[in-house]
Amino acid sequence: MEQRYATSPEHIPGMDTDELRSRYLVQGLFVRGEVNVTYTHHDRVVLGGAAPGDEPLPLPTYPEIRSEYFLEHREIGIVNVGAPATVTTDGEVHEMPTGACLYVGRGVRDVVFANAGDGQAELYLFSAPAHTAYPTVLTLPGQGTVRELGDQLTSNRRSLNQYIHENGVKSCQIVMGVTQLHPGSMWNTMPAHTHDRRMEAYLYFDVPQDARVIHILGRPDETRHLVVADREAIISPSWSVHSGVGTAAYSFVWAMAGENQSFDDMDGFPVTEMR
Ligand SMILES: O=C(O)C(=O)C[C@H](O)C(=O)CO
Ligand SMILES: [Zn+2]
Repeated sequence: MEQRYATSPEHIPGMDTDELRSRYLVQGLFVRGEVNVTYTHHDRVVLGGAAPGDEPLPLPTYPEIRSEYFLEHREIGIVNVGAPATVTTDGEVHEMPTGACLYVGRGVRDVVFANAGDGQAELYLFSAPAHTAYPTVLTLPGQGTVRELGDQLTSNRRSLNQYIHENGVKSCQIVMGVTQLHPGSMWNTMPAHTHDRRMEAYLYFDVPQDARVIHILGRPDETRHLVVADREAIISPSWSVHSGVGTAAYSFVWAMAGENQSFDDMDGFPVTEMR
């Protein structure tokens, strides 16, 4: 498990491209036959990917979390961005087509990932500390709460699907969903915002191989950018904006944890005030 310690806005002006990438960009999540996770000390979130091979792939525990099994003190949200999968939780099999989201609560001992067919499943993982156990719930693509956002005229028309949230699947901390850009729209989360009460992570996917997303981070008046490829994730501290523009349409899994689960608790910034 890779450890990434927390940073503050004062660190941003002194960072060059390599340091920005090493602190906020997470690459190589999906390696066949492996679970790869990163521990960010921003709200103690663990994020990563599981890409089962020919054999079922268990979610291991790690010395860094001092737990007998991964979910002893944690909860996890899982979104399948690859081919159909199964996720088995304490012997119960959940069929996960592409785009499905599974919430697994604290206290589940065994989580096992497998391919459901010939294709390569790619399960994005986002885990936070949990104080109690909520039931494991599968949400199929299209079954979440959908919000239509933006406008084709400003190149930011997108469908935001809320899966784990205060009016949907219950969790201790995690708020999670998927946003899909409509064809011809390139901008996500514009106008941009921060939420000092929660960190957030994005996993960009369905980014064409010859395209990139220019992801904007930092305080709104002192921004920097990361050039992000398909199936790469970004860590957005609570004080940072998180917005991006693609060179083609794309989708992303967003997930948050922290002080509250109120999706609309955001501090928006007009683009005219950003620097
Ligand atoms: O398209 C969007 O806008 C988003 O998906 C925004 C994220 O969900 C977010 O930043 C929530 O705080
Ligand atoms: Zn946000």
